[in-house]
Amino acid sequence: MTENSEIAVVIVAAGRGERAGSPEAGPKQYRTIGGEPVIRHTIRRFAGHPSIGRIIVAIHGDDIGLFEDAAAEHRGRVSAVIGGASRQESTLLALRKLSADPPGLVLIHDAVRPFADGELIDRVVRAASEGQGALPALAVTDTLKKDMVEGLVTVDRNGLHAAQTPQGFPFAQILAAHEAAHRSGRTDFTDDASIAEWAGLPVRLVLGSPDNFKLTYPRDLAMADEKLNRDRLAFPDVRTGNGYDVHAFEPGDAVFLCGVRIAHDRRLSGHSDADVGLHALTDALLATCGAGDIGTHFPPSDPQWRGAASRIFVEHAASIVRARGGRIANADITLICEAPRVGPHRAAMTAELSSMLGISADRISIKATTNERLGFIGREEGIAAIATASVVYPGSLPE
Ligand SMILES: Nc1ccn([C@@H]2O[C@H](COP(=O)(O)OP(=O)(O)OP(=O)(O)O)[C@@H](O)[C@H]2O)c(=O)n1
Ligand SMILES: C[C@](O)(CO)[C@H](O)COP(=O)(O)O
Repeated sequence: MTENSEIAVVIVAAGRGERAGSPEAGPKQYRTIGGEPVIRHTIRRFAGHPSIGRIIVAIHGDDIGLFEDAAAEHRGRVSAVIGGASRQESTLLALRKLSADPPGLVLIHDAVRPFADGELIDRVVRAASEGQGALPALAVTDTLKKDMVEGLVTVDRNGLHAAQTPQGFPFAQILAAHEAAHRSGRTDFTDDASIAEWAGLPVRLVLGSPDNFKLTYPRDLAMADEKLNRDRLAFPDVRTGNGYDVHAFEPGDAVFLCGVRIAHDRRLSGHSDADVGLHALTDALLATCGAGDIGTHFPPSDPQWRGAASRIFVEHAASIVRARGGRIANADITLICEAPRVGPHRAAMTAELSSMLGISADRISIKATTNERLGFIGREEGIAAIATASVVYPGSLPE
């Protein structure tokens, strides 16, 4: 591995997808499969992989809005660069952008291959880490015929492979190879391994995956859609998390509950705004993907969270869930207090949560109960909250 151990990813997405037909439906990388844009599935495969750092996507200048919408859940992690007239040029422009802060390795991937799995990515990373190019490929299984003027000629398929992506390379070497190809006016390379070969860089084959097919023709898009819907409908991976939190009262004039400021004769004590409902919900969301708890991400010892609006914590937990491909199905919070009364603020709280989580109001429930004057809550020494969140993750439930 080179000095910088970051593994960055370039996703090329600036093509027009002419072979996919139906131009009125827009470029194929933004069409919907399994209910979401192709490129969102592709980005998730890398954003959810523990070894991957920055992700840069080469997009077409006409697609900025489509891209921002498709990549919204990874804002901050994924950036875009305007691509060029060919796949080769789009890749070079993205590599140049990365070169301002060069990673050690780069994986270069087609936006229209949404099924690259973690093991495939690992194989490519392992081979590229040894200082060479890594090309995932599958041995050709059909008999090959070349249509010549003089008739058909059978081509020996022995040793022939169909190339896939992601292709992995030491960053400095593939950038230099691309720049050299550009300088010599070569614009005909259809993948990066062929540029590496042309530049004399060694490239090693690693096993590709039959699932990692490229969406080229309308039939490929239909097959990808069917595959995702089949997996989703068979055994959806629905997970539930719970969270509990308590904050004590101290002198003050208002409390924050579920994102709403409520005038009161005291306030809740805490490092942040002490919004007990949002803290319980943050833990519930993190619990659905084993991502620790609120203290893991926002240590109370860190001064930057003093007085912070707890909305930040919920939005962060929701972004972790989404980065792992999760879709929040519902959130349910119970506030346990003798006062203030929650009922008059329920609609405002629901609206706040709907905006924080990006889900509709009918997927949010906010309930309140007193503690029948029993215990610390009954003595009005503090407020407790219990939250439950359900999240549907991609794929099906493991057997
Ligand atoms: N100027 C280009 C052309 C292609 N690509 C990307 O390269 C990948 C593989 O190319 P391909 O399947 O050939 O896509 P298109 O060029 O869009 O398709 P077509 O050749 O059918 O027009 C795609 O993710 C595509 O968006 C790119 O970034 N910039
Ligand atoms: C890079 C690639 O996916 C390897 O199979 C492929 O060459 C790109 O698609 P294109 O149809 O050749 O542009």
